[in-house]
Order: sequence, then C-alpha cells, then structure tokens
Amino acid sequence: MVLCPVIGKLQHKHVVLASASPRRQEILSNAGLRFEVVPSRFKEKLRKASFATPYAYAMETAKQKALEVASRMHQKDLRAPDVVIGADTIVVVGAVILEKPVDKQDAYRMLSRLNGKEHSVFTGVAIVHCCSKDGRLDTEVSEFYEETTVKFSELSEELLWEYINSGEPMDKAGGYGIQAQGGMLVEYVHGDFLNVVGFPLNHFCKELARLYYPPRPEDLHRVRHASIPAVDTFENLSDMEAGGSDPGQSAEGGRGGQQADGDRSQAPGAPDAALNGADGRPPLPAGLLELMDGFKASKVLFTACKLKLFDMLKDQGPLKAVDIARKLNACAGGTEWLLDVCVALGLLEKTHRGYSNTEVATLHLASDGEHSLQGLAEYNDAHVWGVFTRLGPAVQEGADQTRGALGVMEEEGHLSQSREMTLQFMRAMHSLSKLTAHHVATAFDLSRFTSACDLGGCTGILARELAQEYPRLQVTVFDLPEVTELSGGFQRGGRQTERIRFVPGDFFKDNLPEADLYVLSRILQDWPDDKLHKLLSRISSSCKPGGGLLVAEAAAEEKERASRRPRLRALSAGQPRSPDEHRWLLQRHGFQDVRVARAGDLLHVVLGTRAVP
Ligand SMILES: Cc1cn([C@H]2C[C@H](O)[C@@H](COP(=O)(O)OP(=O)(O)OP(=O)(O)O)O2)c(=O)[nH]c1=O
Repeated sequence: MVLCPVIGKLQHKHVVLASASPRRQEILSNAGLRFEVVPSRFKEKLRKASFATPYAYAMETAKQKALEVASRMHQKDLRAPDVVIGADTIVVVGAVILEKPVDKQDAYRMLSRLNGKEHSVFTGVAIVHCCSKDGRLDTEVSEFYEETTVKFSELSEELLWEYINSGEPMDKAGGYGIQAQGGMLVEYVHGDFLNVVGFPLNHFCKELARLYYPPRPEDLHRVRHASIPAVDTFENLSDMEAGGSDPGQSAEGGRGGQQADGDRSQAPGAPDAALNGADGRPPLPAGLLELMDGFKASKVLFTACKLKLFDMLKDQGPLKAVDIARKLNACAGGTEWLLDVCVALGLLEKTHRGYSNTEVATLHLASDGEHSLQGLAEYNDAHVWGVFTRLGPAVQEGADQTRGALGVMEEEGHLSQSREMTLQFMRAMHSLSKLTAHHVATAFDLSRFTSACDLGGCTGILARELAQEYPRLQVTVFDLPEVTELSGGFQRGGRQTERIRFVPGDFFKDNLPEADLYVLSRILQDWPDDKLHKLLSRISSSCKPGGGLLVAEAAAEEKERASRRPRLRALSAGQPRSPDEHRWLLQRHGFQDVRVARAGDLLHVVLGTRAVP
C-alpha cells in the first residue's frame, strides 16, 4: 500500500538507499518505497568544529554518504541511479555530538552523559537526484534535518552496564536504541519518534512533496506547506500534472480542498470541502469569513469574562437567562444574546434547566481556578485590543520595527500609569505563567544551584515552581517596585514560600541581587537589541564563574515562526528569536555549555554556564 502518493512518485525510478542501517531500510520499505540498498563507504570524519550547528554536520555527512554511493555506482556502470538517499543520525547533549560508540567503555561514557537528562537527536537527510550526461555525473542535492528531544530517566550504574552488555548500544548513535530495550531508559520524547530511530519519514515525505509538487501560485491558497498534503490533494495535483482539470475546479466534490491535518488555522482561502460550487463559481471562502468575524468572538469572550459570567455559573449554574440578567443587573434580551453566542462558541451549554459552563470555561475562564486565564482575557480586552486598533496607522507610518509593526510592547508604559493597569498586567502574566512555569522549572536539572534570581519575576509563579522543584533553592524575585508592592496579593501559603523573597529594583539600573542562577522568563523578546545586550551584559557581570543563566522564550523554531500565534504576537512585541539565536546570545555574553530544551508546547528554554572571564 502506498499511503503517501508522493512515495509513489519514486515508484518507477531507480532509488538507492545509501545506508547499512536496518532501521532506515525498515522504515522506508514499510512506507511502500522500493529501493536498492548500497551502504556508503564514506568515513564519518568531518571536522565537527567547522560546523556552526550540529545539524549542519549531520546534513553534510548525510550528503557525503549519498554522493559517495552515487559516484561509485556511476563509475562502475557509467550509469547513475535516479535518486540516492543518505542519512546521518547524531545525538547531541550540551554542545557534545555523540555518534556510534567504538567500544563498551565508550558506550558507558555516552550513556552516563545522557543519564537523567534531556538531549536532542538530529537526523540529517540528503536526497540526491542524479543524471549522467556525456559520461559525467550531474547531481542535485536537497537536504534537511529533523530534531527530536529525548529525556532519559535517572539510571543506576548496574542498569547501564546490563544494557551495554546486551550489545544493543554498539551500532547506534548515542549508544542506545529507543525502538528496542533502550526504550526502557527513556522518560519522554518530544517530536518525531522515527527520527530517533534513524529516519524522519514525515519530514522526508514533505520534502518529496516540495520537490515533486512545487505549488503553483494559484495552488498556494489550497495546499499548506507545513503538512504532507492529504492523499486527495495529491491525487488532484497528479491529475493536473497529467493534463487534468484546473486546480480551482478539481477541488470540487468535497475532496480536493481537505486540509492535511486537523489544524483549525487553515489557510483563509481554503475552500470548505462541503460547500464548493459545482458550476465554476469559486468555493465558499469559509476560512476567510471566519477571520473576518474573529474579533467579534474575542469581544464576546472578553465581555463575558468582564461580567464574571463564568464565575457566576460555576457557583450557581445552571441558571435561566432572566435570572442571569437579574444577577448581572443587565437587560434580559441583551443577556440572552450574549449567552447564546457563548453557547455557539463552546463556552456555555444550554439545557432545559438553563445555561451552565462547559468544562473549558470552568477550568480556564472562572477567575479563581488554578488554571484560570481570566487575567489574560481582562488584559487583552483592556489594553491589547486598543493597541491593535492602531495597526493601520502604525503600518503606514512605520514604527520601530524591532518592536513589531505596532512599535510598542504590549506591556510598555503601563506599569507606571495606574495601579489598576499594573494589576491587570500582573494578572495577565500570572495567568500565562501558570501554564508554563512547571515546564520551565523542569526543562533542565537545576539541582546544582542553591540560589536563583528571577529577573522580572512578576508575581513569583515561576519562583514558587522552582522552590517546589528544588528543595535547597532560595529564590529572589526581582521586579519593579510598583510590581513587587502588589505581588503579595498573588501569594499562596506553603512551605516553599519561606524560601522566596521579593526585591524591588530595575534590572537596567540597580545592582542585581546575588545568585548562582539568573532567570529571564519571557523577558528578552520584549526588548530591542540594544536593551537586550545591556541586560545580558549586566547579568554576565553579576554572575560568578560556574553560575548559570536560564532563558525561557516563546518557542520559535523556523517551522513555528510562520504559525499564527507567534506571528500575531510579533505584531506588538517583535519577532521571536529562535533557539539558535538565544544560544548565540548567551555565548556572546560569556556563557558556555549552552543547552536548549523544549518547555511544553509554548516555550523553549536555554541554559548556559558562566565561563571564567
Ligand atoms: C538514537 C538511536 C539511533 N539509532 C541508530 C540509527 C542509525 O542507524 C544509527 C546512527 O548511525 P548513522 O551513522 O546515522 O547510520 P548507520 O551507521 O547505522 O548507517 P549508515 O551510515 O550506513 O547510513 O543509530 C537507533 O537505531 N535507535 C536510536 O534510538
């Protein structure tokens, strides 16, 4: 069965897998690809230090493996295969690249390095298209890489040696095989599992799609780059290629326009499959209409939050519309409209007994819950809404682009405006931090530090999580006086609170409190380059050799930068920086052994150690 038709594109070609890896052979043949196996003789000896990133090294090795096979086959028969695929898998922990162990001691060294920690597995892949011209070999190379994060449990020496003696580690990068007994060592995996096993099949199919079906301008509204087009989409495209119907029309019948995944953020012009016209009229732009109305839905949510509707229904629901209107001291007709829209938006449920919260509303929209996002809704309504009404003039007049098109930080300037505004801002940050603090605190093992200072730590949510996770850690929250003054209102009791103190100050002007570990969570993105360097250099001067700097920022790997949330936020807060940019920033300011890890779905975290100046 060929599930992904792009694999079928290679059906009549002479495809060679330049790899001895049985795992790669299995993954590709399971996917329906037919190929010959010719292991590469390229010696994996490129100088690692000459590559800017580990994945550049893996991609180059993959390319050299494939090119070696292509040229050997060409020399032998004066005929080259059509396509040669090469791959190289490496394990990266800190700045160290691990390949296959040379002996048991080497395997032990590798596994000890990985023990209890998170690491990255990169596979570089090269797809080499070959052709023979006048006895000469011409090649065209496309290459890409995939990264997967893997965390090992804390493992005893005994277990490590038992595993090594099983013989499994010897032919595998990093000295383990996640697909077999090595799977028992692994606590979690973020990303493509097959990438760890040696071949990122999903990304490979996307790459083939890119190569074999480059989108025509008129197709761009239908096919999303980031996904492997659905089978139906491909069939349409193949038909077109074979002289079939026009793409606009081929979407008819409710098949061609399907999105490849369940992401609701479909391209706005993507036709709704069920509603396409059958007579040459353009399909209904359902996604676009949804975008046109998006602001109305936000305002309904904000208004319901402001009226404390979800609080009322959490405690007293279900309630009839008239009773809700009475309690809100609002007009009955208007209240009923609002309630019905909330039902349509999935925020409320309506039965014969009246209106009640949906689960998501009770969890995230009632104000007192552990996971409440009320503060964020309130802040977006009171402030960000207004900022976005200035988008048109800001684009025309050209604001400071380092701060996004709107030229203002969402938070800027309001801390000093009024106590109420400061509180609103703090509630918004508090809401957001609750979603991410645990991931930030546990992305790395920070138990070697005994004191930490969370710069711009606001209500102390992350400080609390750090103190909870590391029982020896004393945590200082350093923030502007107007913030620390109000932070008391956000504190909950608990033993870890004794190890948290709030210190008022400005991190651009005042001496930073002493600490082994400095933390900047969602701070750097808000500042333009000059301020950012000033802040990092102040931290670097305060941090003792061996101390650490932990930076948490919105996840912004290349593939994510184009997605909806970071893009919208970038309008008011500037373009998010990638993990590599953060790694470079820390290195530039005197931090070494810089490691990057994913912290949940929203953030990435970077940890560096202060070098001896
Ligand atoms: C981390 C990890 C790696 N591996 C394997 C995948 C690769 O086969 C190997 C990494 O070595 P590679 O040098 O990438 O590949 P290889 O030597 O096996 O084959 P060739 O060079 O001929 O293409 O490690 C696993 O099987 N499971 C794992 O969990």
